Amino acid sequence: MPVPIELRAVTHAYRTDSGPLPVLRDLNIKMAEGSFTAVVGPSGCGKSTLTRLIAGLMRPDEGQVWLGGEIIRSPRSTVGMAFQNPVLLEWRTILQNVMLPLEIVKNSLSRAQREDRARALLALVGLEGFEDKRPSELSGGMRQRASLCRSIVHRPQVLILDEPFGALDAFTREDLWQTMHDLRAEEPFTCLLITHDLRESVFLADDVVVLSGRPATAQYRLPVTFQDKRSLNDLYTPAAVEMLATLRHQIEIAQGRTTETAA
Ligand SMILES: Nc1ncnc2c1ncn2[C@@H]1O[C@H](COP(=O)(O)OP(=O)(O)OP(=O)(O)O)[C@@H](O)[C@H]1O
Repeated sequence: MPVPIELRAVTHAYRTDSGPLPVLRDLNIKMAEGSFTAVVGPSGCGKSTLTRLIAGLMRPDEGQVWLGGEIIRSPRSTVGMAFQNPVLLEWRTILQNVMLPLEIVKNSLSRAQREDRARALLALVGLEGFEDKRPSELSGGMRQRASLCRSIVHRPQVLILDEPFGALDAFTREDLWQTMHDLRAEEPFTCLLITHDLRESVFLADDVVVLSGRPATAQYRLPVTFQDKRSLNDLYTPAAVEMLATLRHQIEIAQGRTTETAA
């Protein structure tokens, strides 16, 4: 079985009016089937660029991005994405919004099966009873829950989450971490999360990759040592504190504040 996502020696620069801006340099990342990888790094180091390359929205200058054994050269329906601001269509109900990818992506499901799948996901994230509401009738957190359902309803090979919880208040955000974790236990998928929140990365991921300052390379990889079934209380354990301290230190190195290597 090929590794679902692999970045091999990816190097990329943007062409700007003042010359090339090198963003990624010899970046190697491998994500195993069903794994959850979080990517953290200093602001502007190239995290969103990385998601655009994986989504096939652009190609790297050098190196390759592999998806399921093939080089990605254009956008794929097998890559799902969710962003900070969920773009739900106001003229559709929440259920119809969640069903949208099943109308676009080729599949053999009947209308009833599509609806069943969307309803089941909405129930999993606590939105049972809101299926017929319009997006504007829901809170920001509820809209993001619906958006998460929409991003996985067609069972993409890989889900890319680019700061999906960044715009939410702290309590809603933590609630959604738990929802995301529980959702993945029910509907396993391979996931890449871009985040600025170290606690979020540790709670959700199996591995956290720290990118260096620009041009970014994979500076450090932290295997998360929590058990598979997690709760928010895990974030207050000594193991969590140690992992967070390690990541904090690595970010400081990436920001150029210290040149020490982590113990
Ligand atoms: N289309 C573009 N053309 C030119 N420069 C770009 C383009 N897109 C991004 N950049 C620049 O490339 C660098 C990396 O951008 P990117 O958005 O990938 O970083 P990021 O790590 O996601 O940032 P942040 O942490 O602030 O969200 C930044 O300096 C940005 O200004």
